[in-house]
Amino acid sequence: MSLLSPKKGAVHDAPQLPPHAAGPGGRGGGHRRVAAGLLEPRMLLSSLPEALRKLRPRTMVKNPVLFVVEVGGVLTTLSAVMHASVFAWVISGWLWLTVVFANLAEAVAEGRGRAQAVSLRRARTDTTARLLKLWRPYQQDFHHEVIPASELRPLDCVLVEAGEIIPGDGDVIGGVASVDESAITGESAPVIRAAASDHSGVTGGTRVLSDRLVVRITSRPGQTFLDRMIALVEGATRQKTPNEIALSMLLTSLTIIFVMVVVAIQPMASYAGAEQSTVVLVALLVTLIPTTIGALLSAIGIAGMDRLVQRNVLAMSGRAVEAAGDVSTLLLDKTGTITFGNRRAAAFLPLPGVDPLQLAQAAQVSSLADETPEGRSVVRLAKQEYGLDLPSEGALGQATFVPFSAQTRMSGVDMRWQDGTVTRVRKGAAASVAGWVTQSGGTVPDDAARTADAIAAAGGTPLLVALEDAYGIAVLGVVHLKDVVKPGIRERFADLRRMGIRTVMVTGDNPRTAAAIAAEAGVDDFLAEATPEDKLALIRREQEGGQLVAMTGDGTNDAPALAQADVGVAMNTGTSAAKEAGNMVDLDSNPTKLLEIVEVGKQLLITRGALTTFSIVNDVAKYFAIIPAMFAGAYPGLAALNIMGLHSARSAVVSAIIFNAVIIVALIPLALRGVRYTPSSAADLLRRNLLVYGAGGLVLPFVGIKLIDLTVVQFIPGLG
Ligand SMILES: Nc1ncnc2c1ncn2[C@@H]1O[C@H](COP(=O)(O)OP(=O)(O)OP(=O)(O)O)[C@@H](O)[C@H]1O
Ligand SMILES: [K+]
Ligand SMILES: [Mg+2]
Repeated sequence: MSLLSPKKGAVHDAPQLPPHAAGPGGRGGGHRRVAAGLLEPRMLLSSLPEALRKLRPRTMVKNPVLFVVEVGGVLTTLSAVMHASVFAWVISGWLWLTVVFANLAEAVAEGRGRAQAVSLRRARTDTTARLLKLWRPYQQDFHHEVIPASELRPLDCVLVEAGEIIPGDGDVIGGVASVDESAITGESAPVIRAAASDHSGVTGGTRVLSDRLVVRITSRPGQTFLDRMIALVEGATRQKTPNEIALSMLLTSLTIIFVMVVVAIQPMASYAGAEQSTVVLVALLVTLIPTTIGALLSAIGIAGMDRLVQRNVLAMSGRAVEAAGDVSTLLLDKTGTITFGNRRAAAFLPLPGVDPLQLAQAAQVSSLADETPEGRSVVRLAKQEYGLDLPSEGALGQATFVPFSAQTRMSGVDMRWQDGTVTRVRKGAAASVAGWVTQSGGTVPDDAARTADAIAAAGGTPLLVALEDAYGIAVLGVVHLKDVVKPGIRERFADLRRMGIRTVMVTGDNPRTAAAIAAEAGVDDFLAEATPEDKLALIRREQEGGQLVAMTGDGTNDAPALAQADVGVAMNTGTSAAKEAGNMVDLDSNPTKLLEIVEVGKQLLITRGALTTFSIVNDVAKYFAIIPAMFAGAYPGLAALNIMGLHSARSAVVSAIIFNAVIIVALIPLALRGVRYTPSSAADLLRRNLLVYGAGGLVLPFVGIKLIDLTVVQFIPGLG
């Protein structure tokens, strides 16, 4: 198969890959602004008022498991007031603490986001905007009116000069400038923003450092990126995810069942002559219901979102973070993600009989208006190799530039001369230029195909250069574009494979180059000569097969695919259309970040699973403490169940309730940090977690309750 055969958009199986060198290396963590997962006692203390505020029944009802504990707290307090016993007071005190600890977990998780919001608010200073009355490209006279930034509406055009703050989100439609985005990204290196590129998106609150920009505003007042980001980290817009809802429904059902069990116990107990006090029944209920996971569930979700913020990724919903944990297919761009992306022209290779200078010149003029890295590198190479300067005004006749597009895969120029004749030059993907030549009745020499194939087989990108004028149409030669596979990427794909995730490289490049790079990088599959529509179709196909798909993108033509993907990560440098379409934004605009996002999502799901297991298993030991305590009087045989040898019946109940409360606080750091996580298959993870959190959760309370019984309880009078 030749490169020149216009085969489009088919998924090719990656060639047989040699077994990769396994190893955990190569998973570089992202930079972090704050050390994640640290829980200082100070934070517990400062979150206490919020935890107490959350005791309002209206708030508590949203967490049925803990609401039941609160109702229990009220009942035991009433009982303590009426019957005045130390036992009742101690139990009611610890029940209230249980609820406060649970609220504390959530408050601490929310508090960490709030600190971030404070620093973001600083970026949202009230600024003014220079609203342009009427703006045309290339107009140098900027008539404007100064208005408060808060009055800007979508489609308004504003002028921003060096040193000024960009007054709203938008797309650059005029000028090129360096912008300081540190207020939002925490990254001090300035970035370049330019009109009509995939780096045209600017964010309100960032500062123009050099030159001037004309920005077309896209955001409504109060709904800017910064506003949304603040709401997000503050948790104001947080909604329960479908998984969380399912889990809380399960926890609620369990709670209802146990309430019924405990209500049913009393008649049976009194029949056996072992009638139980309200306090003991409430204590039994609280140990039976899954309080630990009920207390930590929302903190786990908030912390997952937070871990992404630490990595400079903003998830627009908790659902997106969860989806990231369930992703089974990753679509990765070749250029910029798998390779370095500053693909450069490395050589001009003229066909036999073509003057090398003529090829260089043709390549140069066809790239004059081409602002892509590829286009600029062609102009640079022409200067380097042949000393070609930019042509003077008029040397190109009346020139019309044809910009590069992912659809045509070509760029070039049409030059109309005084005598009415036209010279057209095109450079682009081999198949596209070949098509352009044959359409006009020309032929593509075998030499061109051979040269292009050789470049592609080595992982390079061949660009054919062709020229049409009054004398006919001909291919002049090939430009060799070089790009390099990022080191360490192979190991990361191996990690992903271990987790059961399939990686698919998507590229606009030809199948041969794609195959060479795919083999070198170790992806599972690739899609070559892909247009944005092909990408969208691939996502749909994967989803129909039951896969959850994640991708990154920045261009406007990526927007439909970003919207379709289950996890669509838009680059912050990208166009606002892309940012609107995706459900996450990477402030660092690093396409490789997708790999970390998937890891964070996985860790969130694993943490929730591990702590749910722990919580449910954990309650078993408490039955062993409480059931014998309740019935040993009536059925002496039950004393055999008192395997912990607890001090007394009352001490057993109190110890179980204290342990039940304390374990919540003890697990807050784990809920916030996430459980330790190494890339491995789902089955391996399950085995490991069952061992650690299942077996551990079973044994720990026996030890803990015994210790509490031995120490604290003995010193409380009235429990002996
Ligand atoms: N500036 C350009 N001028 C002419 N042709 C180009 C230019 N840039 C790329 N091409 C050709 O068009 C093809 C498609 O480019 P496109 O940018 O759509 O995808 P890509 O950059 O190769 O891959 P990816 O999707 O990973 O970014 C390239 O493989 C190359 O042959
Ligand atoms: K419990
Ligand atoms: Mg590209």
